[in-house]
Amino acid sequence: MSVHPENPIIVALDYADARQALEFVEQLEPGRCQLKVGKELFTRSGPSIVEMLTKKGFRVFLDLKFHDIPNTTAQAVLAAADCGAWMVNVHACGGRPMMEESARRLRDHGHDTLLIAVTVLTSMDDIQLRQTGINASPAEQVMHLAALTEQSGLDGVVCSAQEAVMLREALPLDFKLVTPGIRPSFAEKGDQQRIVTPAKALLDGSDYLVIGRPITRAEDPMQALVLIEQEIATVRG
Ligand SMILES: O=C(O)c1cc(=O)[nH]c(=O)n1[C@@H]1O[C@H](COP(=O)(O)O)[C@@H](O)[C@H]1O
Repeated sequence: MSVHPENPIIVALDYADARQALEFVEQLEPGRCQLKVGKELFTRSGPSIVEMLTKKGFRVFLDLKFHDIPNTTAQAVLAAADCGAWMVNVHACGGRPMMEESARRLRDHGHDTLLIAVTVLTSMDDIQLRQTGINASPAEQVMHLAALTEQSGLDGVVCSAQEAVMLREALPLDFKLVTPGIRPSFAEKGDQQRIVTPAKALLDGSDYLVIGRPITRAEDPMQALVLIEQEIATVRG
């Protein structure tokens, strides 16, 4: 089922090892979604998992959320792009020089890999943010970091879809909004705080929906994906 020429779903392959991840991927076609390889799977299986998924025709978001001094981060971003990742990310709170240097390094090496920055993690609420010494609300902090990300020349941000309307109004249309914390009505909230349904996230301006446990931990993951595709089709036509 193809829901859109540019399918918005990114399935988070938060599996413990490559075997489990590949078992799941065997049931998919690249036209249905992008795949996200995160810290656990990457740390256990290494860059070969990105290469394997890319060879199968999937676009891979390598979600390692780099946050370090500019040179170290830029080299890590370059290494991620060299693995064949379609999208990679850094933490926006690493600062403007770190983001600018990472974007420049990709350009200088001829990569068209999308580089995006995490603003405020979707698992955080006002209280958790204050505990880290930031007195702004999550929405204010997301706005601030998204503007910094755009000024640094990156392609977009990771944020909650709760912030999508605000960011869409303030930032260029081609600035990508990648939104985790997606929870269809049938799924549990888990450790996520700033959650939104798939349909609302798209209506509010998200470009990509990152969805993990509502699919991967469902009793029938393929059925969960179909339900999400059907919900998306109602707003995308
Ligand atoms: O960068 C991310 O992908 C990310 C950023 C963020 O703020 N929140 C967030 O949940 N994520 C990732 O998105 C996925 C969400 O998974 P579920 O909560 O299981 O749907 C996980 O793999 C997280 O690592």
